[in-house]
Amino acid sequence: MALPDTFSEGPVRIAVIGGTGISALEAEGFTAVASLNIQTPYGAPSSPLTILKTPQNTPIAFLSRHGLHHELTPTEVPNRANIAALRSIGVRSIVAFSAVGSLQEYIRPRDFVIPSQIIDRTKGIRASTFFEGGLVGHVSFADPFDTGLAKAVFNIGSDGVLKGEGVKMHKDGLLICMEGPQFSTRAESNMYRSWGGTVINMSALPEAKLAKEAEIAYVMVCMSTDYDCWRTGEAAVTVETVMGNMHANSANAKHLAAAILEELAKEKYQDLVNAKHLEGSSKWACCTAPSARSAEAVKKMEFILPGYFS
Ligand SMILES: CSC[C@H]1O[C@H](OP(=O)(O)O)[C@H](O)[C@@H]1O
Ligand SMILES: Nc1ncnc2[nH]cnc12
Repeated sequence: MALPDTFSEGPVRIAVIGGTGISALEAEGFTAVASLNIQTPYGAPSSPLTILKTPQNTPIAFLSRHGLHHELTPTEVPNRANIAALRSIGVRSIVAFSAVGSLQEYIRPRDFVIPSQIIDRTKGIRASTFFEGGLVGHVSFADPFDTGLAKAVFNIGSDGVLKGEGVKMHKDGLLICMEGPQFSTRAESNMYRSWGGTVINMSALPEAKLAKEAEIAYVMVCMSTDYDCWRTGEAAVTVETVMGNMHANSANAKHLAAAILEELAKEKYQDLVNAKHLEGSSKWACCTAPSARSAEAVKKMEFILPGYFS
């Protein structure tokens, strides 16, 4: 039976974005209660927003980054529509999942990494800001991942949630986000290692930048699937390797998502989950004089941050 396309039991504060190998959130005790087809001033998101109730009865939103059947390349993901749609239903925190290559020996395939920093190696061909067309703004991106949320997620993941021989949770990763869709050359992979890179993907940006502009606390859970192509004498990464390890990772991903959502439902996390610390940051990032702001640009922004620029 089709799910209702409306949800009226109050705002949904937390969203999970699933990446490669995670096109649905089928954790035990989760019930899908609605499927929202939201249109935004930036177009339609990658997938309908599925609203689920957790076993604690907290509503959460789930979005499949590459579409329901992985039909969108990392370059084609409609990041602005995704973040705008989530913000429009009340989302203030995002836990994003990603399949990543490991750039360090100690991060083994199937390990999990919470990054704290990122280097942008995308090619400037993805729409990466909401501030445009007569409304200029510059938000801080010094800490691209939410520090409080990252700490909470790392602690939850280190508490025996991840199963499997030697599977580890790492923190403070340096994530390289490349354009793709082709994987890196060996020279590039070694260069990223020389920069101190720990993991690599193609999807964290501009997702994280747009979340920051939308005043949403954003954390990425990176699931290592391969050693990219830097190991001498070893075969380079293939989609088959990524998918094989993602398949093995998916049970851990679901357990971790469930544990994170259970913990974040607690009263002590409510300021964090509601991103109180980010409130107003985008309002004060705007440089354009009120009298000079483009009416069209302001109208688009009303969808995300109502009342901020008018
Ligand atoms: C299928 S390998 C490359 C692909 O996997 C990662 O996707 P996601 O971050 O959405 O899990 C990587 O970023 C690339 O998009
Ligand atoms: N080696 C790799 N490079 C870029 N993105 C990836 N996603 C998974 N493995 C990857």
